[in-house]
Amino acid sequence: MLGRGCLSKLTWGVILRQRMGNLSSSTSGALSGTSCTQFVQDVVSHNCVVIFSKTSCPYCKMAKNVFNEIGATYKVIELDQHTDGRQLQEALAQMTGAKTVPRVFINGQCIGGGSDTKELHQQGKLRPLIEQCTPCCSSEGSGSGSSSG
Ligand SMILES: N[C@@H](CCC(=O)N[C@@H](CS)C(=O)NCC(=O)O)C(=O)O
Ligand code: FES
Repeated sequence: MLGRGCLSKLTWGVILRQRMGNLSSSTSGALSGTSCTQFVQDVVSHNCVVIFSKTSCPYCKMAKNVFNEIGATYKVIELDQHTDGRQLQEALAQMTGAKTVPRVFINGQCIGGGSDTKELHQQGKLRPLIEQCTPCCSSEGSGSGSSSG
């Protein structure tokens, strides 16, 4: 599995697209294997709260609702709308130990899924985690900044 790295696939994707003149761009995206992991790490290290989600998933809505309730901004990656969604979900499975959605990250750490998010909130532990985000590196870090949705 590790052999087919993201970057090589990215390169081939670019080459193919150039050669084929971007016909009906294939469903495969630019990422796979290791660079999916890198993509995840990059996103979760630059955003205080990240939800890897699927648009129609109730558990994902539950997680989003919790953050909405406490007024925290969050970044959502909808895996079912992402060209590399399947590979990203694979990468998330390897990184977090669960292949389910949502996968919720705060401050670079996976806190689990939708039920875990809700539970942490009910225990009063969610907000403190968000408050630990370093404002320097996170545009949506401190929760009290922007009012945009
Ligand atoms: N307790 C978990 C349940 C999550 C769960 O079961 N998610 C299902 C869909 S609702 C899932 O991800 N199944 C695998 C998939 O969709 O690839 C949570 O709250 O996050
Ligand atoms: S209900 Fe299908 S992904 Fe959660």
